[in-house]
Amino acid sequence: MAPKAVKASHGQQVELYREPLTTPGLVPTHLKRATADANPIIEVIQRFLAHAQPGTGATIEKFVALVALYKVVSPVWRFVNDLCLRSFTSRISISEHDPVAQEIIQWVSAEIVSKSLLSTSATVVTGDMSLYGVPDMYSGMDVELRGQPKRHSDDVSCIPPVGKKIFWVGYRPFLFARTGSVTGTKSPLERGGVVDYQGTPQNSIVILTPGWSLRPLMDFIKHCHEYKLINMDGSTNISFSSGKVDPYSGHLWSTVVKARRRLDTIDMDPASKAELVSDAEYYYSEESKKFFADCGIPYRRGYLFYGPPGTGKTSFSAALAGQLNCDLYLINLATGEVSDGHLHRLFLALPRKCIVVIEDIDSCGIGREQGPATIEPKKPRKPSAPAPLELPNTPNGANLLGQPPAPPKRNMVTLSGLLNAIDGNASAEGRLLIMTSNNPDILDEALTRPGRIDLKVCFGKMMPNAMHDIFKRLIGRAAIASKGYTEQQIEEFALTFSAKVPPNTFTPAQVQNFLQNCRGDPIKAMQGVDAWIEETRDQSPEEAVKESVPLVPPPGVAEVSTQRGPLPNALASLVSGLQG
Ligand SMILES: Nc1ncnc2c1ncn2[C@@H]1O[C@H](COP(=O)(O)OP(=O)(O)OP(=O)(O)O)[C@@H](O)[C@H]1O
Repeated sequence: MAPKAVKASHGQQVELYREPLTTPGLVPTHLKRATADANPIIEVIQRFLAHAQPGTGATIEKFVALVALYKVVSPVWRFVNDLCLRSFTSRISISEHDPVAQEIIQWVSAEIVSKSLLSTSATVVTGDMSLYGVPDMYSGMDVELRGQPKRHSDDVSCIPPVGKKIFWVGYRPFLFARTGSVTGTKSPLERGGVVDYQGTPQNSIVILTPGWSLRPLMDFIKHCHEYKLINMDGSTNISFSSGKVDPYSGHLWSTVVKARRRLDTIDMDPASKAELVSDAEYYYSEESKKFFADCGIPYRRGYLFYGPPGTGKTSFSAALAGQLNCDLYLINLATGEVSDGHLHRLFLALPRKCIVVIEDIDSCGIGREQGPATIEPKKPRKPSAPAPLELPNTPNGANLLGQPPAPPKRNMVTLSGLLNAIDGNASAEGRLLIMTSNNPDILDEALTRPGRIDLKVCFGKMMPNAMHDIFKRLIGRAAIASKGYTEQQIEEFALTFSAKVPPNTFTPAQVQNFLQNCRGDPIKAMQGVDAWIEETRDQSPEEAVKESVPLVPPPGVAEVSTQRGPLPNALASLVSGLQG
């Protein structure tokens, strides 16, 4: 039992307690020692076996030996496990913030995590669940997903936690792994290894299945996409970018999922609404795709929505995306933080079918001058009540905290950079581009020429028929449902309201604001409307579009107005333009 001196591989003399390692009669002791000297793992296993024999060693020693064995064997097991997975499975890694990943998370959340009786862990999310693909509430309305219990705004949801989940689809097993960008799982195979374009690791998901073909994985992704279309057809993915990389996802685009804005909640001339929708639907039809391909025309389409602020340009774009079942991408150039390069990358990252909206294109400093310009601070709108966080300026220009006024921002996008991003040779095809503007006359003609802008649409102030509709929507529904009014009564109120409010004077946002404050009470609306008209008419800013010379569309570009006058047949001119 005396300790024996042995020579370690690095030349030091160490003392080892060897006696319990041997099991007499099985293998010569000197052979075992030689093997143990060469491999410490084998030595630990030998020690464990020696301690584990009945009647040898104390219980505590057996326990310590067991822990040591686990410590040694687990990396070996992981290595073997990874080797097997790598050799016999196919896998796909996706950044967690990619729309495809969100669809998979939605499916795993709904079909595996929520339904599993054996799930012992899940990440519970509440509040803004939109980042996880669960639709956020839109305009305060609760969302009902087809085939699922109605969701309420205070519901919580279970999504798969960081870690692994094994499930079956039919007869095929799948392994789903969700990994954090920093912590990650220990297994390199289940670590997504996804990095953003700056090389920073991303949260990611990995899907594995046995076999050497990617086909089952692609079928599974398709299955999740179809599931989303069927079960979550009440939602629209809205991505936005202000020029900076999203700090949460490290992506160029930040995405939220919103309940779909229905077209019938946009009050505008029904004919121009139908015309726009039909134009967009035709653009995405197979017939139109074939036409573009046959004629060698780049498959792109552009609209310019112009009109005073608050007339529904952005809202209509969102409703159109919902109608076309595609995602909406919003770019705000007015932040002064989007560079030419960034804009180009944003366009390259777009999916094939989507609507891209460049908001307030006139205010981003790209005027008729060909190049970057200093952005003049936007003309402040006259709000009906002062915004609580805005600090008024003192006569010397400093605000009430004594801070000097912010210098005007230097716009980083040049006109050529913008043109290159939207229809340069490297620019992606398939998107529907919508530019919105409060003052279209200052836009460079190069930006609005046919081919870049195919349809110009004026979003005007409210006309009586739109006033009638918005009254029924914002007051009528609630009054009938909870205050016992009849359809007939509401119709009369709506007609009176639309007759009282002067036409072409107020924007839909202004009327919406007034009616919302009446909280579904038609009497309150009727009593307050005259005072509101007087008060708001005075406050109503002289809108840039009203002052400016009406935009004359260049030849070949159709123009429609959403609120007034007979409409030119924009669709006919579009189709004839395409055909010839
Ligand atoms: N035509 C409309 N029908 C229904 N709601 C409208 C309409 N126009 C505006 N609104 C409401 O007014 C608000 C502002 O609308 P939106 O942001 O779409 O206007 P906009 O024309 O894009 O303004 P801006 O030029 O400032 O971007 C939203 O709450 C929207 O619901």
